Amino acid sequence: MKTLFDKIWDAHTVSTVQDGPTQLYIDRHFCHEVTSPQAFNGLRTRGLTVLRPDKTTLTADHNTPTINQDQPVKDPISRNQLDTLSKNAADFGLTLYALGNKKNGVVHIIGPENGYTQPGMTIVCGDSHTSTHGAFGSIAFGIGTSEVEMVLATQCILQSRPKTMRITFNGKLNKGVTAKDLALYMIAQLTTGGATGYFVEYAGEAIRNMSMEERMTLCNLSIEMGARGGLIAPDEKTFTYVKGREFAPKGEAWDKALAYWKTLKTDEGAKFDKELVFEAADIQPMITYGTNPGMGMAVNDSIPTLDQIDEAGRISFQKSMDYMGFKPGEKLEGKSIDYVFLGSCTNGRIEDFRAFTNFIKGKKKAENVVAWLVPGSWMVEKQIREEGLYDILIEAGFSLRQPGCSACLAMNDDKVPAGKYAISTSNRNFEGRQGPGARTILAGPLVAAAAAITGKITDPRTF
Ligand SMILES: CC(C)[C@H](C(=O)O)[C@@H](O)C(=O)O
Ligand code: SF4
Repeated sequence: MKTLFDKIWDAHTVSTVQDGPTQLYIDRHFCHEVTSPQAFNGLRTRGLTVLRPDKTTLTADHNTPTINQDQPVKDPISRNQLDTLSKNAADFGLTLYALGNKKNGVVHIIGPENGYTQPGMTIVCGDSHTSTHGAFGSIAFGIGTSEVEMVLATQCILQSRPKTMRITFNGKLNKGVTAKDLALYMIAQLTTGGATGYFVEYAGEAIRNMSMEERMTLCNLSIEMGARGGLIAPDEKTFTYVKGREFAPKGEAWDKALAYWKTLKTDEGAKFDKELVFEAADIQPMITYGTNPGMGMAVNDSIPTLDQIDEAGRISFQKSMDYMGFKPGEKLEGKSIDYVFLGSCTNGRIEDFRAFTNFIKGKKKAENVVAWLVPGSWMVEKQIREEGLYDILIEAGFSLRQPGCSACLAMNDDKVPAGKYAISTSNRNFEGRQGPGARTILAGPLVAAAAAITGKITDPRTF
């Protein structure tokens, strides 16, 4: 009896060092411009090549501007990183979706949408949110730059085997509650360190009911509670999503793959190192009030008071409150905000744009709000136009930017000014994450849409 995680891990084990790490074969390696330059330089220094160029895919995303992408990148640091990525792709013979390419976009968005991401795979990238790909029933995790070099050279990685955890969500989600709310609720319950050392399998009715996009949002956020990664057993929805995509198996190869993918589930009675169970009905639309993703609450709730916080944590809690300009015990609903960011590998997929657009349809953007709507990829951008969402957004006073990580980590020009409040659909609300002094309130696409219309923190169910 094995868990899904164990099945995939064991199928990719090349060798195991006694009482030490596993040498794991990697099916797909994604690279972006931030964490790959030193790895390629390492190969050069050692006179090595990339062992499996066909298993390695590069994209430019973190430093890319979200306007005028057809013009030279102005910022010299960003330009240099992007040029270096192009040079590395050319020197080592690798596929790169560079700025301007129709398949360009955030690495965790373009992988699935092009069919690179498939059930049963091992997938790595020098990026913590690689956990996103676990939504397809794969073992996907972020690695460091020295490990990027190891995978480029050998297509294998040395990893110690994580412990396994299953988190089950019983029942159905309430109306107006999204996968992002479920994830923020879970992280608030577990705290940012609650799943450290574990690989999490998500299960239960609420998960089975989720679309692939929603599953990606959830798996994406696994890392924010410390987990090594998260995964969901593949089902008909997974197979339907993958089928026909450019790099998905075709013909006989598809039939063979499908037969294998159907075996990818946790056997009944298989043991996890830890099991947690939540009721989907307990989850409300969520926001964060502090400076880590674990500081979350229902949008109409109040911030904890100081005496509700462990004594050891009070100083950092107060520091977080000071940074955010909030008071312990305060209610945030109705507070003015300045920016709305819809995008990132958490909520920059077509369904997020559908949800946002559906909500704002026929309404007007609040004048005091700057809204950055940033599709996760050019493919998402194209779909936004083809489905007519673009026209609805424009009609309501919004505009659409060009794809990239954008304000998620503000490595480009999309920086929220110091002291301003941003309702952000991204995944991290750390101090300075969206620009020096910027104040981030994490939320799902519906809470973001409601705030974009009222200019205030708003419960989307009150419309
Ligand atoms: C730049 C990269 C190393 C980083 C990550 O690994 O997560 C980034 O994508 C982020 O979201 O902070
Ligand atoms: S969108 Fe944000 S979280 Fe995702 S890879 Fe880019 S910077 Fe990291």
